[in-house]
Amino acid sequence: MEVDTIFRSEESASSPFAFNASVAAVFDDMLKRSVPLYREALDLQMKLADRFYLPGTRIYDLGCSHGNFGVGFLEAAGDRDFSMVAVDNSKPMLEIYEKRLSVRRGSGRIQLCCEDITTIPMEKASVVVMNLTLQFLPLAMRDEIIGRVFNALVPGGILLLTEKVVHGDAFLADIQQESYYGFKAANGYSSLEISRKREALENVLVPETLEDHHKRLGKAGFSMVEIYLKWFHFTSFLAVKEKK
Ligand SMILES: C[S@@+](CC[C@H](N)C(=O)[O-])C[C@H]1O[C@@H](n2cnc3c(N)ncnc32)[C@H](O)[C@@H]1O
Ligand SMILES: O=C(O)C(=O)C[C@]1(C(=O)O)C=C[C@@H](O)C=C1
Repeated sequence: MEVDTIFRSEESASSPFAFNASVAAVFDDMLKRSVPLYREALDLQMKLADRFYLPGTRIYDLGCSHGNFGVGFLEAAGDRDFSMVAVDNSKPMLEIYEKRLSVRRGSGRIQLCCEDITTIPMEKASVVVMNLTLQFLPLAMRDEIIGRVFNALVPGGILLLTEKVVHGDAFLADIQQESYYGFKAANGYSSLEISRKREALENVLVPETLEDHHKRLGKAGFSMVEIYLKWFHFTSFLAVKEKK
């Protein structure tokens, strides 16, 4: 696994964070060291996706990066039939994803799509995964996409949404941030690397509160919402489209 040294260089802070080739190359190390419970969240997403998937429908992985969810799901599925559409607008990420699929049996069950998730058509979905993706969309586009996800889901279908959230109370937001930066420091990032990344993510990753997410999910039509994992900022929601 290539080590993430991106924010060791001075020039890294001067441009906004992007999912370019340098980030794609170190992505696994970056996520392991920057996202608490990343593995645990993925494992639960795979189990829930398997539990709710309905034959004849699709799984959409929106903002799939280089395929940790899809590759894991494929390996766990064995010979079982399923259909997944994995979407990302980062070419370098999808190139790695394609390579990972090319050495695996039955990978035709996953279709890669280099598109913007705000414009792709979606239909007949029983599972939609958005793992740390919605937070990168402009705020003004978030209601619309969650509404489209709801409409694309069959009754009984689910959205698995993981986001970096921020507490609405300034004191508790500080505690969240302190704990998070402690996590990064314990994983070997220097305070300079941490502050450069914070700058690069400004206005790129815009976190919202738990209340904002609950409100949006409710407005879209999801009446059943559970938080199945949480580590300060990092929050995983299961939203179910009720059967009529
Ligand atoms: C933090 S990563 C997601 C991690 C991934 N879901 C996982 O579980 O490993 C965010 C991804 O969203 C993608 N992304 C951001 N905005 C997008 C958009 N508008 N359309 C498509 N992909 C987008 C980025 O290219 C990036 O790969
Ligand atoms: O907020 C931060 O500092 C992060 O590093 C978070 C985060 C994310 O939540 O997606 C940002 C970018 C990278 O994809 C990995 C982690």
